[in-house]
Amino acid sequence: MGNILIKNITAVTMSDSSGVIENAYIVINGNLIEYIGKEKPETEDFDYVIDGENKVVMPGLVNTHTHLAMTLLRSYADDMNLQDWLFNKIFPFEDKLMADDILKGSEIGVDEMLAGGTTCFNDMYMFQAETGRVALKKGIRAVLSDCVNFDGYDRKVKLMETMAEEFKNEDLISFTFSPHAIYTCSFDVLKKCSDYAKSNDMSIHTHLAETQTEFDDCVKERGMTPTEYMETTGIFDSPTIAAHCVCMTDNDLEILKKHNVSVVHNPISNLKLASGVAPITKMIDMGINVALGTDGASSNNSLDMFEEMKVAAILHKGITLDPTVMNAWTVLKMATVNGAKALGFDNLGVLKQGYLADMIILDFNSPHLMPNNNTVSNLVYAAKSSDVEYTIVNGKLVYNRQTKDR
Ligand SMILES: CSC[C@H]1O[C@@H](n2cnc3c(O)ncnc32)[C@H](O)[C@@H]1O
Ligand SMILES: [Zn+2]
Repeated sequence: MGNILIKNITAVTMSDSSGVIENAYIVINGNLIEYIGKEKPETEDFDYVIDGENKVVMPGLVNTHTHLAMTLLRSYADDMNLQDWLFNKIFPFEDKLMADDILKGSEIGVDEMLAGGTTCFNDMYMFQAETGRVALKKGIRAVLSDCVNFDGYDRKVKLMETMAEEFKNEDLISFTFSPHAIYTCSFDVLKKCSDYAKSNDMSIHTHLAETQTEFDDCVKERGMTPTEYMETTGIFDSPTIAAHCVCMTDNDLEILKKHNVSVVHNPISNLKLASGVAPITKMIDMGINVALGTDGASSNNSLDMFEEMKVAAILHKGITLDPTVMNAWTVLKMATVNGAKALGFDNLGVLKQGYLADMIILDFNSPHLMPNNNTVSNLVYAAKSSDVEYTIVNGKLVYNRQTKDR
């Protein structure tokens, strides 16, 4: 598909300057947005034309922390806390997974994400080349990392290097380096990961301060909080994406801010595992970049970013007893442009001329979206992932609800 015209649509651009444009036209040429605005193009000679009446277009959702192939473990272990869930159910199951399993789990995950409006995901799992191949086949943008835990450092470095070679010419695939967490990696391994990321100019993707147990154990063993300890490893000297950050002191938040760490909020996983609620409103007030993720489909139990947005928006109002926090625009930014920024993209997450053409079109002609008094509000509080009608990634139509093409 060379070029696409979207006409007469409500465009939620996520740009602070243009916000929402009614009756907008968007021209996609190749993998980029060539035009967005109110001017009607002179020609309709496009490979594909989408009539935007009763529809809304917005940037594709960025799921900034997931373990994609954990779709295989959906409904396998519920109603448990993180340590019990991870060490007694998940790790033993994962020890038996083979490359072909990851391929199947990734196919399920990518299908679920594209149908639900996610156009980019940041993954941390195993046999990631399989996930990369699925991502390419189905046309979704993927940031991959073959996660390091226990004593797997040397093997994971080799896998990452082989994978980097395989995908070196692919626009859709990029990488981070992933030490799993402070309780599965020794200080030496964390230090090696930090050195590797620095010398290879890579970002780090890790879990941090997810539970009170992790926090208390760390303070007891090392006299430091997980965030203070992570800082001593040098990890934060590389651009870092830290998932969870539930148990944070004020000093921990200062450390994240000082090192420009991006935090990924995973409210549903944190609630389901009874881990707690991350101090996201404090982080936002401090200017920390906060993105949104689902975590894996075993702790969530879905990869639905619309559900995640709504929970994020209402959870913090309930916790702080302040209805003004986490308004719809803030949450939508977390799910789009903040995720793009965390992943190092400076041309993604906003509908803007010259930016990558990753966007989704929702059908607003449904009772649960009527009346549409406020489009941004409806997207966060009322829309469902099943309202996604088209998903476009890198200028290609990769999901069409009518035909279920993907
Ligand atoms: C070795 S690949 C990544 C590793 O992370 C595990 N995982 C999934 N969800 C969580 C979570 O919420 N906290 C910590 N670790 C998690 C996954 O099962 C893989 O083993
Ligand atoms: Zn996780």
